[in-house]
Amino acid sequence: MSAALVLEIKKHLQICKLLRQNFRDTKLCLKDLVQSGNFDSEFLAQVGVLRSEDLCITATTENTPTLILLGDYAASLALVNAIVKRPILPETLPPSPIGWRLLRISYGVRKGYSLSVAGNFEVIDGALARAAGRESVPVHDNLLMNKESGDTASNEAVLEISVDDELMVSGWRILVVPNQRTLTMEASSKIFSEGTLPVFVYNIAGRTLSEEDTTYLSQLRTVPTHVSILFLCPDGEPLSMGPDSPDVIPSQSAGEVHHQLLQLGYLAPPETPEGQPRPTGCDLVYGDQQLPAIDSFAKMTLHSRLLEVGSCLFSIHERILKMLTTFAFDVARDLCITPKRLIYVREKETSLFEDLNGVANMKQAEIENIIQETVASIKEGLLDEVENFSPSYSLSAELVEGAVPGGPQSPKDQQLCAEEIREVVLSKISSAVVNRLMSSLNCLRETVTGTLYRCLEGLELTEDKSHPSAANALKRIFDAAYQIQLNPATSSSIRHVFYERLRQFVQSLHWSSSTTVNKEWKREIASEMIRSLSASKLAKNILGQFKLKLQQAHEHFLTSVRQLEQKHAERLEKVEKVRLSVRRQYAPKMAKLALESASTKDLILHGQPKLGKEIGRGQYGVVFACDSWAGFSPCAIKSIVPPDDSHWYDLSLEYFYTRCVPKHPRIISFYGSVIDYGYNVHNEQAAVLFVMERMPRDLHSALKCGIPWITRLQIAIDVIEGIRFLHSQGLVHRDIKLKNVLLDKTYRAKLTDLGFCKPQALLSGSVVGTPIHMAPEIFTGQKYDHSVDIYAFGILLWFLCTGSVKLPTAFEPSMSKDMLRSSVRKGIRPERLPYFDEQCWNMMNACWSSEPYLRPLPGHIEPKLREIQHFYKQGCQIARTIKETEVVVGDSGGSPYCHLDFVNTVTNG
Ligand SMILES: Nc1ncnc2c1ncn2[C@@H]1O[C@H](COP(=O)(O)OP(=O)(O)OP(=O)(O)O)[C@@H](O)[C@H]1O
Repeated sequence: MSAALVLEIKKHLQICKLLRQNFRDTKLCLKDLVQSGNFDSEFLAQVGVLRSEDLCITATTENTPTLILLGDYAASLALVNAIVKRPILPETLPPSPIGWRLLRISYGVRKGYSLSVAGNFEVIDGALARAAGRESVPVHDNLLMNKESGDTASNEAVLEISVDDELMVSGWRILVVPNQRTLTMEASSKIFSEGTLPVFVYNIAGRTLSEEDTTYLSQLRTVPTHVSILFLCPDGEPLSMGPDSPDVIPSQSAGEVHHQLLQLGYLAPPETPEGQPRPTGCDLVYGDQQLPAIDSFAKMTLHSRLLEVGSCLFSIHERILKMLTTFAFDVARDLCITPKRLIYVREKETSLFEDLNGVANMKQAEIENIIQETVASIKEGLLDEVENFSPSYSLSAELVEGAVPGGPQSPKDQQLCAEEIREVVLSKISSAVVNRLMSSLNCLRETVTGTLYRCLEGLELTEDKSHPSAANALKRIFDAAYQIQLNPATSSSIRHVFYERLRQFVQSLHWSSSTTVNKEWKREIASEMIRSLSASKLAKNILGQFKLKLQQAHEHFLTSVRQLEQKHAERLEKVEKVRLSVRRQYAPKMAKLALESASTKDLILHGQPKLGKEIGRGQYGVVFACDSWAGFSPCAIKSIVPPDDSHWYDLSLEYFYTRCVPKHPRIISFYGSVIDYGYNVHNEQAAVLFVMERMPRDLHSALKCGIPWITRLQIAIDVIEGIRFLHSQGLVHRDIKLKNVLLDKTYRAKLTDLGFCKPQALLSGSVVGTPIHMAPEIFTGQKYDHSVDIYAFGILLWFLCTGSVKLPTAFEPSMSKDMLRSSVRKGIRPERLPYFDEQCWNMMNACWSSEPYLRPLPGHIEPKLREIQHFYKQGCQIARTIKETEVVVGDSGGSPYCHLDFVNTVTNG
């Protein structure tokens, strides 16, 4: 085994340790999340580690990397000798009719042999004692099974060989697995999967695969572990001998092994048909270069397994963090929207209540009309109906004493009949009137209550489903007050009004014994009834009742809203606590684990970046040049040493979002990160190296050297474009300043240092940023939002307009941070300089407004700046033309200073 592979294995074991620890911490964090009881089962189901992920991670991190030598037993023994660079095993073997033993070679402080049965070391053969003194293991005593002896324990025992060679690293071992005649595939696959991270090498004796090989290999493909194998065929011959030996004519068996492996599905055809999976990871090596081939194959296999684990871990962290962020966003939205919804519900109901009261107060005449019109329109039809109406009981003169059939009915019968006619008239008129009233109020109901219902539904959605919903109760009251009371089917109030009127009428009638109840009589009674209905009295009565109901419903509504507010207040208090736990505990912890897993992944893929010369220094880290890393060149590396857990958490969370920000031309590209655990071994301090795109200069240093005005305007546009993009991603930069704007060769700007970048939902009100660019609300510890970036942009625009890095007069360099904060809070801002563009001045004033909501949105600023830039570009064009004309003509015909001033202003500022 080469020293390079030893190093590689040591590195593998170190990385495995990190990944193992990371996975344990991840599971602990998830356990905490579950035990907190704050998250529902749906959320927990989505953040949990999948079984496939668990298997993928543990199979690599918990198992020992093992070189498994399969195929020709003698060739495997020879390979072991070559690897440990000592003849510890015999290389020539007699033909074995019984079978060979499984060998396990690992590192030991002393060289030795032992036979073990089912994992227990147990010397079961006296020959071992003799063997220990020898250089190589005797064949007959130890390698050969002795089935005839019938001693199964002895036959199934594994020969353990420990080698005290520095090339055999501890934590790495070699297994020599005999063929199927000795060991069944089931037993073999158990060996491959139990505690091993296998690197398979298959020795092929001769020029082609034997029948035994083919059977073994086709069975091996069914083993569930994903098998990538290095095939060694020292005597085989490739089909093409290569350009070095053009004269050699290939033999008949040339390329045969390749063909056989292709057939078995181990090697990929040169062109795999579309859609078919390509067998990966297998390789075939001819000739005697077995050891270098094993070295690079082992390296590649271990590498890809580690990468798989790193990616798997990162995807777990990413998934959980995204879920936590979404959760925080939802909660933040809930906290913001619910009180507004409740206010809206109150306001809307009040306005509906007032509108309906207005209807009751002012629309008496209209309702009177409605009643009159309705009654007039149905009158004839109703009278016809009443004419043919048959009372429910039999109207017979015989029932009355002294009555004549077909003659007059008794007064009692007449009264009963009149009462039934009253019912008919009542139901027809009331339903017609109610229908008309309904349609006149419906319009109001639709416009006002539609939104109100939706809002109530929203409030109901956020309610605890296990309790009776207050929103539902509200809806019911609402229905009762404004809808159902006017419904003809249940319109008891209106029916009651009519009923009363008609009852009085029926009572006022005098019954005569000479009256006959016939069509004319019924019609007469009904039309008298209709005539007796006074529209104005009815309208007044209806409206009076309506107002009473309305008032009751309104009061009921207000009581319910108060209850709903109380419930929501309690719920939101709880929700806010959970949000705090997400922001302070779960999200930072998970972000740190994500930073570790992503950095480990980057380390496996691209190695440790090489720090070049220092190119800058900030409050939190040092920036170094780096020639190239991960195929990117040139790079800049920001090295940060977080002093404690809290800094680690902040850094990790913020860089997680940086990593997730999609590429954008106005944002510095982030290439990856690596954690340097060896940064300060004594203090156990690690440095986090963030690798990013390198730019020639920052805006601060460029302004010192002078930048033309048009270019400065372009920089302002670029910066606001970058801010606009970050805000569109739900992120707030929080540290917009000259040094965080980097310029490329053509002075196009990109935002860097997203170190403070956070999703708005996770903002805590922490005081971060650079004092002069910090909005007043940041100092006061209030909750702030994306508009702090606009404030900072306003200050940056001031510098861009001055064209220098000189501080505003109001903020002298000698000023303490506290003085500066107090001045900013008092509303003191940078001064206007005489040459400032009017529109730019207005814009910066709007940006640094003390009231966050008054600051313009980036989407408004960007087009405005483009307009200003267009204006100056045009001016510049004209000025240039004038200047050229002057040069040609020699006389401007006016004041030359005017032109010169303009040209200087527009071109240099
Ligand atoms: N990607 C980069 N390419 C070129 N130079 C860079 C890059 N990133 C940073 N620098 C330089 O390194 C300096 C320090 O950067 P850094 O981000 O550490 O600090 P800062 O932004 O100046 O201050 P702080 O981080 O304390 O707010 C910058 O001013 C800039 O000149």
